[in-house]
Amino acid sequence: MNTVTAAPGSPAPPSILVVEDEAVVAMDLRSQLEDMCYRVCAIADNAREAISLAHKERPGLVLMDIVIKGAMDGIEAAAQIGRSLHIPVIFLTAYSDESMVERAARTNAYGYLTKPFQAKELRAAIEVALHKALLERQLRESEQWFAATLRCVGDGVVATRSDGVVRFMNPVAEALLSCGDGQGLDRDIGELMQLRDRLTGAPLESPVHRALRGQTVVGIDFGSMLLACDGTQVPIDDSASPIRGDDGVALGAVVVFRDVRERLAAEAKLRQSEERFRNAFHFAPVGMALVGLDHRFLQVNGALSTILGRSEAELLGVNQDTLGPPSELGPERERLNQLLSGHAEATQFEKRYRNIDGGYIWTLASVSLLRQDGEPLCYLWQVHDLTERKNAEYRLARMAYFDPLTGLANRAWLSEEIERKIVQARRRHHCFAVVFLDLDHFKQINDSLGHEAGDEMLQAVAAKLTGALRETDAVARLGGDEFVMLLPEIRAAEDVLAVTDKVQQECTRAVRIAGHDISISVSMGVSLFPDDAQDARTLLRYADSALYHAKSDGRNTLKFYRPELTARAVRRMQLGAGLHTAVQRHEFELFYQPVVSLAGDLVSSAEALVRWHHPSLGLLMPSQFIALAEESGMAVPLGDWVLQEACRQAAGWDACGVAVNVSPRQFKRGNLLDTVRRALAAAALPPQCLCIEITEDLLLENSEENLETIAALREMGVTIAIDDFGVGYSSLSYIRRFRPEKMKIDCSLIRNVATDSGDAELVRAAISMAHALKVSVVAEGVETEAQRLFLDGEGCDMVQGFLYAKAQPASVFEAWRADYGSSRHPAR
Ligand SMILES: Nc1nc2c(ncn2[C@@H]2O[C@H](COP(=O)(O)OP(=O)(O)OP(=O)(O)O)[C@@H](O)[C@H]2O)c(=O)[nH]1
Repeated sequence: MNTVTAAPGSPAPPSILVVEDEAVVAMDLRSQLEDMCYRVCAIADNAREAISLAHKERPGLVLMDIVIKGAMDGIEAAAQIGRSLHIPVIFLTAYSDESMVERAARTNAYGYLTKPFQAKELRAAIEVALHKALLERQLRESEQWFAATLRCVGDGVVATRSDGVVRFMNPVAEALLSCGDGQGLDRDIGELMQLRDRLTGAPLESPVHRALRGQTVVGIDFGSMLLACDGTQVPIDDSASPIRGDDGVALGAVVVFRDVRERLAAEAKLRQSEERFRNAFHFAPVGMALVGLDHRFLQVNGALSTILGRSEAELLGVNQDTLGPPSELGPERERLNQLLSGHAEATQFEKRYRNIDGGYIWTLASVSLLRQDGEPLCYLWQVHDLTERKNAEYRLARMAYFDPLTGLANRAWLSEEIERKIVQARRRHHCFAVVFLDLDHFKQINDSLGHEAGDEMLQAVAAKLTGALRETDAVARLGGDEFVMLLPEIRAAEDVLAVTDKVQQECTRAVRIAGHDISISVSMGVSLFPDDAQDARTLLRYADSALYHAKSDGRNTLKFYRPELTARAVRRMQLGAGLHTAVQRHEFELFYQPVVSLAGDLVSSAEALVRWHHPSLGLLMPSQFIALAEESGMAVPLGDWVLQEACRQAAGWDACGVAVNVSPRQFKRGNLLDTVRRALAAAALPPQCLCIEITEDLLLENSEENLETIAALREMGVTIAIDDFGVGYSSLSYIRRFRPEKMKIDCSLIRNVATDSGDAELVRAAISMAHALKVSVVAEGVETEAQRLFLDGEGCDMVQGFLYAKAQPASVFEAWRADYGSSRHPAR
């Protein structure tokens, strides 16, 4: 039992008001109380004073004599003090008749001591009273907490007794039931809180009654409607639960309910908004999709299916990254990442999808991110079809930049394209050519066959030009019969001719127009970037001016802006034109340069070198026409002729072999083995007498076919020499790999061999390595005795050069050889 007496260090001892009209008794009581460590705060001898002192002193306890001075007795005074101040009162009286005890009990007295009493009886009564008062105070406080809480909660709370009669309602319940000021108290809950089914209006039994009957928690049926006292109807939701006493017997029930109007409205709003979204999504004229964070379609609408030309089933689950060009995904990802990182609310960009036919669907995509609880959920895509607009734009651009008659680009495009080409060429340090082309006497076609025939001719020429050009070239029609071609990556003026020759040939091929086979020649003027001019206007002007010269020079020709280039071109054209018939006309001749074996000082073989006796240009060296022969497809027939001629002439040389240079092109295009076989057979030359000289380039190609051909030649007995060692890669690894019979050291290495220790070292090393591989060495370009001595000293096998003889016609060579053989002296 808790003690309320003063303890060391505890707060002040309980104070007691003593009400006693006999002063001696009062004094005695005070001294007894103080002995017990209580504090007597005051003594009163009548009821009025007692009530007043109780209000003033707020004692912890009142010891009240019943019969005291004045009109009011102690019982009445105690009733007032207890009612208003909740101070416990113990009656001390000499009277104990029943009516008085009964009256005192009704005041909720905390004790009743009959005088005389023992000090310990007094003390026990005081302690019990103080403790009971403490418990009651705690209970009152807890009730206040409870009541305050119930007043504050947002739900309606009604408590009933076990018979369903209402004994408590909080303010929310009063408001919901429209029944304030305690009007609902003491009424049956079923009558006070009438419930109806929200849809049918049928009355529902009070959940309190159900909870009391079933002694269990009962939820209010979803959809209950509360009929308030003023007739208003409120949808409510919640539950009732029984309250049981310590003995398990139901004391009553509590029903907690809340107005769900707002919630129902919010739910309805959400439903409507979902419905609206569904309708907006499915029936929107714009393509819409919910796309997962992994870019797969989660939901698509009909419009999107139509735009993409794929059914909903074909799209669902598909990663939309797979539907567009991968090169465009980077920028798209960046934009989506901005949404994910929260840097943007929505983003818009153009996106291309590939359609079923492989073409493109252009769209404008607006994408936003949907989140759930702040976390990214999926993307909402809105897709507008831009294909029509893009096509229209493209058509407009075509109209702006294209010539409707021929479908070629027009002048506007050309000027911009030249500017673009200038930028590119500058960056890459390249040259390009502007070729102005004009049809010759085009007016005659118009005049004789009509304008429409002229148009057809222009279209035919446009097609021919397009066909003759490479993909990187460009062509435009400026108007009338004028065209311009742009030829990028031109290394030399001659490169232009490769294209213009083709164009000229194409244009002169007849086309059938208006029932006639018509051919037309063209004149062309060429300017070059950057040598002639460095801006589009000047380049065009110069090309035009060159064209003017071509026209005034009789048409069907080409002029460069710079006359010296034209001269070069003319010469090349002359050569080109003659090359095709030169073999038939016997204009080629083989010259032979002897190869002398140092060991025996014998002429072991001769290298065949081709010369061209050009009818107007005189004797031409290979460097002047071999490249042209390669370009014009003459390399193979010329090479074949050289082989046959060399074999034919060497057949009479008696043990002296002949070396023939064979170009990579002959390996690739010609049937080299057959040609060699036929040439040997026709000349009855032993294969051992023929040496085929190849360059490193051929080996660098590393082609199986080349290797097979080389192997077959060796099998036939033909000797293989690697030419020009010391030029290009000069990789000994090739020598090691292909093991030719001979290796020819280029004259550029031999030139300073007697004077430059570096070159001498190189040649020495090359010779010793070749010998280690059992490859014999021929030194080319030997001009001095010192070179010969050095080479001889290093064990070089053979030498070739002016020290012995230049390349000379077969008959001269034969005479020289006979002379050399007999004299055994080198020519000077
Ligand atoms: N059919 C047709 N003719 C055109 C068109 N535009 C221009 N022409 C004609 O093309 C001709 C161009 O003539 P020119 O280039 O000056 O003269 P040419 O007869 O070709 O003589 P040369 O160029 O000096 O060899 C003119 O008769 C124009 O009327 C067109 O779009 N269609």
